Amino acid sequence: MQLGRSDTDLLAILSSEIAKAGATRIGVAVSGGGDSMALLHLATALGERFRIEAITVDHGLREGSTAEAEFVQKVCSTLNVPHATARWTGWKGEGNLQKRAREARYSLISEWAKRRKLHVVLIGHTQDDVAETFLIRLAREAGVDGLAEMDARFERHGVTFLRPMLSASREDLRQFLKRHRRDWREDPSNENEMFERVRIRRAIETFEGLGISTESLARVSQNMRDAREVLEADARCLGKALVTQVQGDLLIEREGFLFAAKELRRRLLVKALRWVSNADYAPRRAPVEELDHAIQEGRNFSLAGCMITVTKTRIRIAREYNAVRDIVEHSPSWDRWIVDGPWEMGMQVRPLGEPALAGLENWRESELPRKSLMSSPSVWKKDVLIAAPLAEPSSSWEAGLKSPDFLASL
Ligand SMILES: Nc1ncnc2c1ncn2[C@@H]1O[C@H](COP(=O)(O)OP(=O)(O)OP(=O)(O)O)[C@@H](O)[C@H]1O
Repeated sequence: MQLGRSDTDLLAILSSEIAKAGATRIGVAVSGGGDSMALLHLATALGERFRIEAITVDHGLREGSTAEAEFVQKVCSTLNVPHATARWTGWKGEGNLQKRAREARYSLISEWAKRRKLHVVLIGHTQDDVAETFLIRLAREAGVDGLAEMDARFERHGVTFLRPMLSASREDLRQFLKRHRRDWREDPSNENEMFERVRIRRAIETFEGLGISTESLARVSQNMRDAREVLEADARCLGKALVTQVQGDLLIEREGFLFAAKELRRRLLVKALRWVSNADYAPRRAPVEELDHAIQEGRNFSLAGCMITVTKTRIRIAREYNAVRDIVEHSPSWDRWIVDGPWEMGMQVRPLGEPALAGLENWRESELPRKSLMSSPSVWKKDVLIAAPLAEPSSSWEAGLKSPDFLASL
């Protein structure tokens, strides 16, 4: 492939993003659409120092998806790029189809990347995707974080994904393919106005007269990313200054908390709630704001599987008994804990609960209050309590947190 001037620009963008990641074994996620096909061809032009492999996920959800995967495979074989097709068969007809398909796609791509020992996986999002996502988030009344999507680099399932083409437009990539007479497959859903993204794409074209363009929306999104960086750094500092960890509970010094700015308080609460409940996702904004209100007024609150107890001087965030009462595991890993001791077949880990706690002699010597101990792990054999490591330390059983240090996790 003979590269021209604007090709060199595109290649320079790609090279610089890959250099930042220091990667040489590179995976490309290729749907067969214009963006990812252009990315594939550009990646193969990077030079011999780089080993390129490609994957296509066949979701099997619409007619033609298998033909698209075969198309990508054929192109890859002419480029001498090893290609894999991963099939998704997990759709059970429940929940949000697009969300499930995306999650499955990342999971299949990550498994492949680990198996093939790839350093990074490239995906083909462009400036247009940034602008569309910005408007979609605007319609959802997002805050700084929502408007700051998309990151040029992120980790998923232990794999690094790069979006190297965020500063190029969809049209730049289509033109690149046309110049080199390279083919791609147009996804028919890109024209289907049932999808919000398609309606937003059409709307952006009508904004030009107002001075709002793909480029300007993408720039505002970058401003939001810069703002997010500062807010995150400040929230980390606030956490380090105000939070003490006692086993699995977090104590926040209340006076300092009340003096902090509203957005920093919200960020600190989200971090604390996610750590205590071991959650992948942040709770929604409105209930966190209600919690903030409760803290100002000195009221206790319950949110996201956590119990928040407020006194004059401090805020305790602990796991809520009701959120774990039905969790029974037949292995040492329970909720956010791992128990360690002479494990035998037939043993179970459950929350300690009220009656068992009342039967213990020395629980008052623990540094944790009764309610926190109720939701702590305990080991049982049939109905016999073997160990309650947090409520009654023993020499043979311990309980360690899966994410042991809150301050280090900030
Ligand atoms: N089925 C798939 N198999 C492999 N990679 C995919 C698949 N679907 C999406 N991707 C990757 O994720 C990127 C973004 O996907 P998204 O669905 O947002 O856009 P798209 O319309 O599929 O992009 P494209 O124009 O490349 O088709 C794609 O550019 C591609 O790198």
